[in-house]
Amino acid sequence: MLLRFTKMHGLGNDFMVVDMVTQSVRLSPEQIRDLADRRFGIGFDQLLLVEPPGRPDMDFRYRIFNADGSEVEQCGNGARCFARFVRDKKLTVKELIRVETARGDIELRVEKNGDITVNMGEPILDPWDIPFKTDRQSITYNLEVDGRELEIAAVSMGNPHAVLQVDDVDSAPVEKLGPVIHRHIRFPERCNAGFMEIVNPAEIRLRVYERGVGETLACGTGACAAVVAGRLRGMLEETVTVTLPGGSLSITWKGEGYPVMMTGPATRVYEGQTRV
Ligand SMILES: N[C@@H](CCC[C@H](N)C(=O)O)C(=O)O
Repeated sequence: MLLRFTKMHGLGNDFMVVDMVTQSVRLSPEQIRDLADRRFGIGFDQLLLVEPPGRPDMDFRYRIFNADGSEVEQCGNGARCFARFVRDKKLTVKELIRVETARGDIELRVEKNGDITVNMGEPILDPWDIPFKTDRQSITYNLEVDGRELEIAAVSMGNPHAVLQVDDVDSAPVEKLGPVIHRHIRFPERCNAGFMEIVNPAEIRLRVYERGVGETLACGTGACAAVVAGRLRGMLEETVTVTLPGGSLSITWKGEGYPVMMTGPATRVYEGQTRV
């Protein structure tokens, strides 16, 4: 069949977005890998499926697949593109859109300037739920990597993240340590590995080695997890500008018991169709 899709990105973290409200198709992990291939396919970091809601109090259901074909729980940059997509396609006229994901509900608001604000929900810090193997919850943990002890924070934004503080994000060993941390035995479902440089209490720089993809130009949930990790250590203010290789996000977290709010752009690149 011919499958209609929209190519989009959030700060260079790119997506194939498919309307499954008016189309119906089942894609195998192998088909997703083929579509994600940047030379032989369309090329993307994640595939986003826009589905009808399963519950009457929700507007849509949102499913996310990494480029390696694995289904995942959450994607922050994708959530902003999702909001832009359902409005552009006139699947809704609402300004506040309620969406079910594999790990909880999120709320998306389209701002007057076109940016999207996402209520990402509360961060998950209980190691059992992240999941992260340890005997007790802590703000940071020592993780043995290649015979060295690294100090990391473990945070879930629906999906698991390890956050490592570095002096200089440009020279951080993302290619070397990212693949090792992301498959570390203490993260049984693997994780996204973030390398955070604190510029000042209101600004951080971040690079993320994403589970199921590799290093991306931006990771929305990674930005949220990094701000939570920095706030728990008392190093960051309530609202922080997070600069990633692809651009900047504004992240606000009041503290435990509050949701993380993310604001940033969502860009449509082109409309396409492909035979699957
Ligand atoms: N790019 C995303 C995160 C996508 C999922 C991630 N790779 C995972 O496996 O958890 C974002 O913007 O949050």
